[in-house]
Amino acid sequence: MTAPASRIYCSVDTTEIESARRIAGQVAGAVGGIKLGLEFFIAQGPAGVRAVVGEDGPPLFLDLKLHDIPNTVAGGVRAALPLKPAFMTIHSAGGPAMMRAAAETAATAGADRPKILAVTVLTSLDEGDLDAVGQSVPVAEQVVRLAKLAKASGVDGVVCSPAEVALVRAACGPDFILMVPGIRPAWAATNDQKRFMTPAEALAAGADHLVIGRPITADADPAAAARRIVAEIEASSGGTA
Ligand SMILES: O=C(O)c1cc(=O)[nH]c(=O)n1[C@@H]1O[C@H](COP(=O)(O)O)[C@@H](O)[C@H]1O
Repeated sequence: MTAPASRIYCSVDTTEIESARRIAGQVAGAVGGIKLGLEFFIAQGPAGVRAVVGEDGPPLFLDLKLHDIPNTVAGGVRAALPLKPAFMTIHSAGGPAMMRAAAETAATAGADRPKILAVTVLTSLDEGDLDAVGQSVPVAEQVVRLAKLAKASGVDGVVCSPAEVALVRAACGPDFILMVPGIRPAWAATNDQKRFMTPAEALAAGADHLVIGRPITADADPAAAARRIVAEIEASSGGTA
């Protein structure tokens, strides 16, 4: 698998096991891992996750965006450990104690532990949305603030939009994992994403991983769409991404 392909997590946002298995099979080898989130997990639970990624399946990003009191989030992380996800999400807005509880609980899994990523500001939000919820600060400022708090709280990285990657990288250093959704090839519809860039732009800005869903999964041929995205990344970076 090429370097760019291994950086991509394909978000498989469906409620159906067969649909998820089909997409996971189609993109196997063309992406580095699979993201399963709220829609799938609420419908199918841990058994559904096992049915899609199994014991020897692709790396799993279990995206539940846990946001509760520390004890409850610790319990949520603990309950997910048997699935051996490579990554899990929590919401940085849950505060430092919650983030630390998630990181410390993940650490109990030892070598198989999931890396905990804190969601900063959802890529579906812009300045006006933040203002509407009483956070009247520039988006980038809020993202960097939350990323620094997440790092200080012991989590492994953050989820942020491509627009903030360079700022977060500068603030949090080279080893802090940046998992970046809001990825749209020039030919893809933007849907509900408000802060987005192309895959190549996101990687050039310093993203470690790209989260890509509908540009791949809504295509008639998801594998071909994934390969097209990888080809575009390689073409723009001379294949070194
Ligand atoms: O945590 C996430 O993965 C996430 C955070 C965020 O700010 N924005 C965001 O889109 N995501 C997820 O990334 C995926 C993006 O899907 P597409 O818009 O179809 O590429 C979805 O599964 C979202 O849940």
